Amino acid sequence: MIPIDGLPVLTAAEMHAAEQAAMVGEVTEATLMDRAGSAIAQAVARLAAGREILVLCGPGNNGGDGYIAAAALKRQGLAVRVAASDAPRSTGACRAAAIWGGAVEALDRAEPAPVFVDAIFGTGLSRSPSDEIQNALARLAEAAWLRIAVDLPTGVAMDNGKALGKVPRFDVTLALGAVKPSHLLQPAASLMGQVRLLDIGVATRSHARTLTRWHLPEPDANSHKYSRGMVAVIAGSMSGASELTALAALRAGAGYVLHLASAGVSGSAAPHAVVRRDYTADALDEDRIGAVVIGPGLGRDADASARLEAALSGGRPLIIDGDALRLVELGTLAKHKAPKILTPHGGEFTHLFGEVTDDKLSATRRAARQSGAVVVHKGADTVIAAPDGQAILCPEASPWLSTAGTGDVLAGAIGAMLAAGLEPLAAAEAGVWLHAQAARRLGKAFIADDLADALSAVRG
Ligand SMILES: NC(=O)C1=CN([C@@H]2O[C@H](COP(=O)(O)OP(=O)(O)OC[C@H]3O[C@@H](n4cnc5c(N)ncnc54)[C@H](OP(=O)(O)O)[C@@H]3O)[C@@H](O)[C@H]2O)[C@@H](O)CC1
Ligand SMILES: [K+]
Repeated sequence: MIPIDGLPVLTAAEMHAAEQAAMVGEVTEATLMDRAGSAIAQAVARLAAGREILVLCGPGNNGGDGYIAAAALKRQGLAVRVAASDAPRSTGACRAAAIWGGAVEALDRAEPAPVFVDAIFGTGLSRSPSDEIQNALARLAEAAWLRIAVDLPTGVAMDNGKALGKVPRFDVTLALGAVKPSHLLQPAASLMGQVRLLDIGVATRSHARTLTRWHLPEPDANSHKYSRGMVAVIAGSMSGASELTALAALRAGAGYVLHLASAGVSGSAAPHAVVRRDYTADALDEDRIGAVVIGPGLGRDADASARLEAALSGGRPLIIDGDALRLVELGTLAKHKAPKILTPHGGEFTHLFGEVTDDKLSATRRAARQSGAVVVHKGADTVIAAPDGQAILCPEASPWLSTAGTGDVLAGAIGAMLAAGLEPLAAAEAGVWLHAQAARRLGKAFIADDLADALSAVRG
């Protein structure tokens, strides 16, 4: 059972190609199913800790994996029963059911067991499971002590994070051969419990992967405040939000943070380490600025538009967040040649790029290509994509992040990473990673100021 940080994420088409490529020489579909079945049995035996196991099998190869696993668990002397939603239909499932060879209960009459293994449908799900299957799953899951899904929970589509019908909550999902988009995308991801990969010898390659800890830039003996990274935060009518961004940039490790607000707006609030200056037309002429953040608390008036225009024509690496995402036009963005990162939440994304009609991974990749920017499409399933198609899917950090100001903190953390010299995609990933770690460290009911402060501790 392998933790999934930093692993490739394969879509249905990519997974199919990877499986085909793996089936060479003596390796057949049956070999892969045997490997999957024995890896599942090993994981289930460990998790069940001697409790009785009920394996639910469907008609296809997901069911086939279930029969092979049940046979292996029985050989180990564990108490295991099998119930089926349907007779085996695929060649693989028929062979696997013969290997099991024991009793098979009807799904709707199956007695619950403390450990419940769902191998009804996996990547071959083509429509919503019948009410009988949904009800049986709900009844057996409710009565179980531990719920384990094989590859994907029954009812979850593979690529778009959608649940087709009622899907119970699982404790563990064992991804076979590769992580798939729905293991990370919502609402499916929230039904999976812990996702772990089982290696079945399929070589996986993809331009998408899961979030991982990035090498955060560290100062050395020759470092000074400018080499650590200078971040300029352009403020607007609500300077509280941009102050949070500035604080976060400092706490994430920037050497120098400049807060630029209209005369009279920028006060002398703490922290005093933030350098506060009045915004002027030549404010961004300072060569040492490594990243400009614009958007948090910017407002949407004429001043805000003028500042955005100046930031876009200034040619410095740019992070566009909040109000600036409502003001910016796609055509203008493509003209800004320096690196840029957009950090829209769902509403801002729709405003700029239109409704997501397929799935969040494809939509974010399209948006990155269209805008020529790295796009951090925020949410409980943040997706980061670069114009060249590389993408990073992020597990949910904490539901407590849904509070005012946490986006301003993220923009500051990414600003610090960009100013320190990371490439835009790496800067976005590092910022999202830091932000998620800080949220996890804080637990519940934290406020955005705590989150910004916690970035320092996470760096430690
Ligand atoms: N390929 C490989 O190399 C390896 C694959 N592996 C395993 O195979 C799994 C994929 O197997 P799979 O393609 O057979 O699909 P699966 O999820 O079992 O379902 C297909 C069956 O269900 C049926 N069906 C679908 N939806 C339905 C519904 N709502 N209600 C009712 N029926 C429905 C569908 O029938 P149809 O849609 O044609 O009517 C068909 O009979 C994958 O998740 C992994 O576990 C591993 O062994 C490692 C090697
Ligand atoms: K399943």
